[in-house]
Amino acid sequence: MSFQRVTIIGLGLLGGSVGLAIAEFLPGCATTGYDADPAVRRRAAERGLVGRVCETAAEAVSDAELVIFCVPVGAMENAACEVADALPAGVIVTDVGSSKEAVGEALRAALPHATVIPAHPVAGTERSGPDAGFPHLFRHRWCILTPPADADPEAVDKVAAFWKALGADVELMDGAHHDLVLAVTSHIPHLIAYTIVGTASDLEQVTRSEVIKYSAGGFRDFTRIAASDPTMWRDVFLTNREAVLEMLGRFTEDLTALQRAIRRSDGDALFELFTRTRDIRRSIVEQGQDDARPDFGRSDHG
Ligand SMILES: NC(=O)c1ccc[n+]([C@@H]2O[C@H](COP(=O)([O-])OP(=O)(O)OC[C@H]3O[C@@H](n4cnc5c(N)ncnc54)[C@H](O)[C@@H]3O)[C@@H](O)[C@H]2O)c1
Ligand SMILES: O=C(O)C(=O)C[C@]1(C(=O)O)C=C[C@@H](O)C=C1
Repeated sequence: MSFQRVTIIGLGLLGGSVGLAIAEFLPGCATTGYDADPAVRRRAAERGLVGRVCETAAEAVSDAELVIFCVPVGAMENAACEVADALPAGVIVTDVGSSKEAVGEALRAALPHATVIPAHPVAGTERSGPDAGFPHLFRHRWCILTPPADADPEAVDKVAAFWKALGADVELMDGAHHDLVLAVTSHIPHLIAYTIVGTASDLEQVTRSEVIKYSAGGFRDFTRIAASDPTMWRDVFLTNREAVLEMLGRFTEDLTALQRAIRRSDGDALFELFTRTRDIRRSIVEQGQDDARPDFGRSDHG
């Protein structure tokens, strides 16, 4: 049932982690890989992120059963066009992109004869590149599949089984719904982090050294997120524009309400909100969806 030959296009954090996870959890599966950057290809070969690093994308996919695109969402279409003439018949194509409607459309347009099952493992870190990947990235994390309504159910099952084998919990969702949910749970939090870190560094009365010196608690957490890859996040906001703007409208209203509560010294309003948000954090921790990143002190990572 599971795939024997998988090709990974893009060998950075996500592609490298998929390759290492396959080697660990699906040892019978042969992997090939390609990255547009020759330095990444070299490093991927040194780290053994895939069994064979190829010099062209076409060579990498030539006998694949599953092709996974692990490139920035704005690069999905070009990466797919590069392999369009080389894909074997019957191949299943998937991806790991953080926005799903635009990526699904781009892959289906570029590869009209392939079976495309878009996916988003909701797992990552602020790091990028071929040194960032580790095999346990997907363990106990959600992987959301957004197959089109007319998708082949057998292909959906195979892609779901693949992600489960890498340790993920799989959920199916409509692409538009995915984009709305992730706008609020992932995309806007990143936008807020980029904003607060930018605002702090722009403040004239807070010198750069003070920002660094006193960044102990909350601000330090924001700087981690704000260190995330600029290309990746530029592309996420450009491809999930409508959902982000919709959720940003709601967020702005809530922020204005908080601003009013502070101005009016409305302690009850502040206390009620902070109690509610603490409960949300506690339920996340109880469900075991807490952090699995390497630098969070857990021992179950590579
Ligand atoms: N970083 C995260 O936390 C995270 C989590 C889940 C999903 N994602 C998604 O995963 C994808 C990859 O992100 P990442 O964090 O691994 O980025 P990354 O920068 O670590 O790796 C991306 C790689 O793609 C390569 N690339 C770019 N264009 C290419 C092309 N046309 N052909 C071949 N290779 C190409 C780059 O050279 C780079 O090595 C993105 O779509 C992102 O939205 C990221
Ligand atoms: O943990 C982090 O550093 C992440 O930003 C990972 C994160 C997220 O927002 O949760 C970022 C983007 C993805 O598409 C999925 C996961």
